[in-house]
Amino acid sequence: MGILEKIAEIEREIGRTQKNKATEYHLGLLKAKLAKYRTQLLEPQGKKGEKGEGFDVLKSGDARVALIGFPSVGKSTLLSTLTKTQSECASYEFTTLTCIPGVIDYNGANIQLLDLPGIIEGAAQGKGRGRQVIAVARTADLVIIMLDATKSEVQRELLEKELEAVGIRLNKPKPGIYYKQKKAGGIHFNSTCALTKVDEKLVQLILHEYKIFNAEVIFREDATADQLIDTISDNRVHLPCLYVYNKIDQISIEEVDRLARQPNSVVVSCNMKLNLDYLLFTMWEMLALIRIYTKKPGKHPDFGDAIIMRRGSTVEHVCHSIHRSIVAVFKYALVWGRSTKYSPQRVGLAHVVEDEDVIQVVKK
Ligand SMILES: Nc1nc2c(ncn2[C@@H]2O[C@H](COP(=O)(O)OP(=O)(O)OP(=O)(O)O)[C@@H](O)[C@H]2O)c(=O)[nH]1
Ligand SMILES: [K+]
Ligand SMILES: [Mg+2]
Repeated sequence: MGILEKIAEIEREIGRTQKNKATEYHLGLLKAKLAKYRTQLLEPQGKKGEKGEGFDVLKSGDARVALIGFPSVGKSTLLSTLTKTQSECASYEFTTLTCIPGVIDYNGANIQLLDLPGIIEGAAQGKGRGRQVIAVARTADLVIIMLDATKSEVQRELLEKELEAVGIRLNKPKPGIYYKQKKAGGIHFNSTCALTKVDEKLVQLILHEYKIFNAEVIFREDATADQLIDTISDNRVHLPCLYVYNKIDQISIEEVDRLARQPNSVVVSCNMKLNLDYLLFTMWEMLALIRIYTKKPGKHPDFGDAIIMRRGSTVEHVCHSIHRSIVAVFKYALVWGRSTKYSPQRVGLAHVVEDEDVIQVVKK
């Protein structure tokens, strides 16, 4: 039996047991056992336990958002407020021990929101359930760093450092470096702009350090050595990150105003349901999702059922998500909306669609 099952069993037994003088001892023992198992779960695990019990949640819906934060900042309260799923919320730390998925229904999209255990300093080294939490964060399309508005700003830096340490880059574009490993031919280095932070020698040294002796490298921006290392390391992920300051019901209006003005930040109160609409709107924007409506000839567009796509998607992408056989019989499409000059406009497969476009596919 896994630790999680043991915990669940003890919790059930505690629930079943009447509280009175006669059961005092029994209950005390159960609680001690519970605490022991919870501590075990939070202890660093060896290579074997890396995956982590209770973290293997299937990806589903149109996008995935992971909630990262210190214990008791209100992650579970947010999940329980925005989705139909109830995740246990309490004033003690490490209430949540596994990954709890919920679904946000917004603009016709299903956004998977993942509630996770709180992480602490040293998470990257495996403190608490840090490793497992971070592994889940890597699979997300958007990371929400949730912060307690009543606590110091240091929390934010600590969390950023933990994620940075395991190769997660937040709100940073991928470096403009082309890199391709080759079988032979040595190192070919080139740049399309003046370089002030590295030179060919340093690039060679770094590549050799990584035991790379044959490769093509082109700097398209005045990048740093760190950015080169990011490019050649395969464990780097670049993710958008939204900072959510919770519990604003506890701080002054001046402080709320200051926090709200920071980049990529939203202030909320989960308990008082303040500003949650704006949080959803910002989430949607940062996920870069768009809605496309389809239309049959001579019929009204089907506004009840949007196709959810990423910003930058083309008519070809839209066709694929309608049905994979469509592209083969595609003649042209008629598009109404923001992406076209005229409404409707005849477009080809490469046309880039925009939010709320209506599309009618004309077949051969
Ligand atoms: N004042 C205030 N308290 C809040 C708010 N949101 C959550 N809380 C309280 O903060 C405490 C922790 O909430 P949780 O949702 O359990 O926090 P968590 O981040 O999931 O905690 P762990 O699972 O232990 O990491 C609870 O006592 C909540 O009632 C809020 O907007 N304002
Ligand atoms: K808690
Ligand atoms: Mg929780």
